[in-house]
Amino acid sequence: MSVLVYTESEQGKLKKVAFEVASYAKAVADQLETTVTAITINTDDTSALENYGVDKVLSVSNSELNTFNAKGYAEAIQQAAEKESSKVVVLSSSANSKYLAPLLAVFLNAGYASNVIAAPSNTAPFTVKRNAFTNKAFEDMAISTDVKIVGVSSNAFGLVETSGSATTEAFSPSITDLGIKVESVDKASDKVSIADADIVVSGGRGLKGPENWGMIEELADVLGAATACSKPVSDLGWRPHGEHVGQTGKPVASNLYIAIGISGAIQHLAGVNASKVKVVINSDPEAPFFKAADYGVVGDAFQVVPELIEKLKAFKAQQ
Ligand SMILES: Cc1cc2nc3c(=O)[nH]c(=O)nc-3n(C[C@H](O)[C@H](O)[C@H](O)COP(=O)(O)OP(=O)(O)OC[C@H]3O[C@@H](n4cnc5c(N)ncnc54)[C@H](O)[C@@H]3O)c2cc1C
Repeated sequence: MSVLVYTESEQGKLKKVAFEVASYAKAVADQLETTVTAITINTDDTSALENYGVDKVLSVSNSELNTFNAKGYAEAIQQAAEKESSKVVVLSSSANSKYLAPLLAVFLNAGYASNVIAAPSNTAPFTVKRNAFTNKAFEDMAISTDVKIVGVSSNAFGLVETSGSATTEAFSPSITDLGIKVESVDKASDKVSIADADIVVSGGRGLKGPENWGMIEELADVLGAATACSKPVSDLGWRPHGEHVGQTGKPVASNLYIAIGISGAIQHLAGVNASKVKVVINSDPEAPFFKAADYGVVGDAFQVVPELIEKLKAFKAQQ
């Protein structure tokens, strides 16, 4: 009856979000007075999970699952849920989950809530708060199926450390290949990925051209941030499509989102609104983004950003 949590990894290492979903699963398990079992796929690096409430790790090692494959991953998680008799399965609301979670819901005959931002307010009926309408509203959603799947938004619940110990068990689910494959095409470099980033520095058409992205990269470097851009910027080929954020691009739910030379069109805001703190740098005081911003700087990016980099470097040097 333990709560099952799927802890995502990349290139053999657990992602930060893995510890966040484990923390969430622990909160659910406490409410249901049960334990937490994590399933990991192709990573040996699982020891830290016990610090986030995991009691047992089911460790899958299978070369067919080296690249993300929605059906194969769903089968592995389904079999783990059945083995543990889990009534609640927790995963992150990541880009891969868009493919994985609906399949898993079919396999487990389960109800699925995505973009969940808080621990259940009630367990009977099982009720969670989630972002709705591309982050413009919150709703409480009750899941009435026997098995429930909860997709947790990144940076919404946070990391909750506990002291504990976990046992690890090798787990070998049988994976059938029906030819449905969704492969992750992210990661071309060692840069911080948008999905995992605490801080995202994003540039828009106000930066005039690709030759001016040096200062965006430098600011991101100083802050340990990921870089992102508006849709026209990637459409124009100034930046790779993988950096396009918004309604039709990647969703961003970082702790800090810095928008530079971006007007704040509704389609852009739809994808970045879930970020906790939004800072806007724009030369036009009437730019719509200022209405959604927590902090705003009205000014020329070519003046403001280099000054900001200088101040941050000086601040870091004092630490
Ligand atoms: C169906 C659909 C889906 C879409 N999906 C997305 C999406 O997912 N993501 C997305 O981003 N867009 C999306 N768009 C496009 C969106 O509507 C906007 O056109 C786009 O976000 C505008 O990009 P921008 O803010 O970079 O450019 P602009 O609208 O051209 O704004 C540039 C901003 O830079 C400022 N600026 C200019 N010079 C400076 C300077 N020197 N210093 C500081 N600021 C300066 C200007 O004041 C202006 O506010 C979508 C549109 C449609 C119709």
